[in-house]
Amino acid sequence: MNRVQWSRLDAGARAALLARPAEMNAPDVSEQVAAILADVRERGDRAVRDYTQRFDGIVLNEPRVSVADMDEASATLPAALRTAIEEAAARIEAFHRAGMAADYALDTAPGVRCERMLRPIARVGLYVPAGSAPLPSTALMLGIPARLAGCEEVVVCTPPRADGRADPAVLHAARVCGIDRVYRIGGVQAIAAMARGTASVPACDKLFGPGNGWVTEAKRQVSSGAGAVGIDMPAGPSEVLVIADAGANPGFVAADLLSQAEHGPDSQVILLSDDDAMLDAVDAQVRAQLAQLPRAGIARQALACSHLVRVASLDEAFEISNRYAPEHLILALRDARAWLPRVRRAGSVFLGDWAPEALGDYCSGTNHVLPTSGAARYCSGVNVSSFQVAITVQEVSAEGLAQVGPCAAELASAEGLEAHRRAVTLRLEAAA
Ligand SMILES: NC(=O)c1ccc[n+]([C@@H]2O[C@H](COP(=O)([O-])OP(=O)(O)OC[C@H]3O[C@@H](n4cnc5c(N)ncnc54)[C@H](O)[C@@H]3O)[C@@H](O)[C@H]2O)c1
Ligand SMILES: N[C@H](CO)Cc1c[nH]c[nH+]1
Ligand SMILES: [Zn+2]
Repeated sequence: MNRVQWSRLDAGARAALLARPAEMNAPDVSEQVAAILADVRERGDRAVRDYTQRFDGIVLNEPRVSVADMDEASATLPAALRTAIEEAAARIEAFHRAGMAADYALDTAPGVRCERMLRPIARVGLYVPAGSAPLPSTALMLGIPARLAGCEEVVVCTPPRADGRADPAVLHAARVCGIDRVYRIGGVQAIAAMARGTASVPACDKLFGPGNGWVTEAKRQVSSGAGAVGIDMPAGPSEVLVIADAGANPGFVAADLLSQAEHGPDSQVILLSDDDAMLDAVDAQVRAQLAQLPRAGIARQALACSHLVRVASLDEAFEISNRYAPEHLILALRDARAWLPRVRRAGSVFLGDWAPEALGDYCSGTNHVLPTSGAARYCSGVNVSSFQVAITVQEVSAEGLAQVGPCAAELASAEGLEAHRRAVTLRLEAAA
């Protein structure tokens, strides 16, 4: 990892340090993604098959996973894994249920009733990554809030394994969420199919889920222009920023950094500390622990664009973190809760030495589909509201119109919109 002292960096070097690896490759990816999206729009399932063969090395005959295959996946999954999926599902459901928004109504003036009613998005497409590792936990993180929201139709796409099948744990997790429409399609071609529809895959109203740089760019592109669909957020390559003080446990901190570095070569991990000895100790621990990881090669690539940063103070660390807006923020601090009010931008926060980010990834109950690339500045992680639309309603009596109509008429005149004004004044006259 690169070791730097923040106070010695000029503005350009600071910006470069906080840039995401994926941002640097964006121009190439964007053209390639646009070409695949256009091809799937044009040739539908045939293009999906071609790209599956090219990028996943699989000849895809029937993309949809059969009920028999789903049954078999559940039946053959090791019991301990089945139990862990179900245990995680229960906690994720409890947390998300508690945070559900409700309908509400308010009289804003006598005779003027305003309401908000929530409705599920009818058909949603969930992307469950499986390029370098299948992520059944992601199926839970998306499928559970979709079910709580009441979405009528839920479609899942996930890349096929080397044997052409979908990962059985992903299938079981989908089933736990009540989902039976799963396709063995990954990457840009999956996003294209769910956004526009093909003969096999229904077109969805909104797409959800994390993915690598190609998937994230594909979601960005299908969310604008003609025929656009909704997307949850940019949820690209994983990131973690750790703020550690002199009392932190360097072994724990190193393990947390590596846990995100092992996701992919374009993951990014950053440690900020006001203590040189802590930075030295974490650096040594990263090297030692790296050697024990099966995915050391991937983690090493991620570490090449990751940083150990000496800050002058913890205040400075929070300034940097709020500027970076990390997907995950770990506060390895004494009395971490006391520092929480300083956090203004982050996807999910982990307080103290006993809350590894991996718990949030799997089973503390919070969602792990979170904004990356600084998107935590303006959006939140997936929750039940992500799967709903809020419709407002107003009911007005003649008395209510008399109360608020003059206000509307005045504003309409100021805007020079005479038809608006008359729509109000005609009624005021009729009611008088
Ligand atoms: N932000 C979040 O909330 C969050 C959560 C979980 C995972 N993640 C991230 O999701 C990502 C998962 O990535 P992954 O690669 O393991 O799986 P993935 O499913 O996102 O991508 C695999 C697909 O990429 C496509 N692909 C591979 N090489 C390509 C190429 N050269 N051109 C075009 N398409 C290509 C293939 O079709 C393949 O099926 C990781 O970066 C991880 O950090 C993020
Ligand atoms: N850390 C990922 C979110 O960035 C989520 C995940 C799934 N499995 C393991 N981790
Ligand atoms: Zn993770």
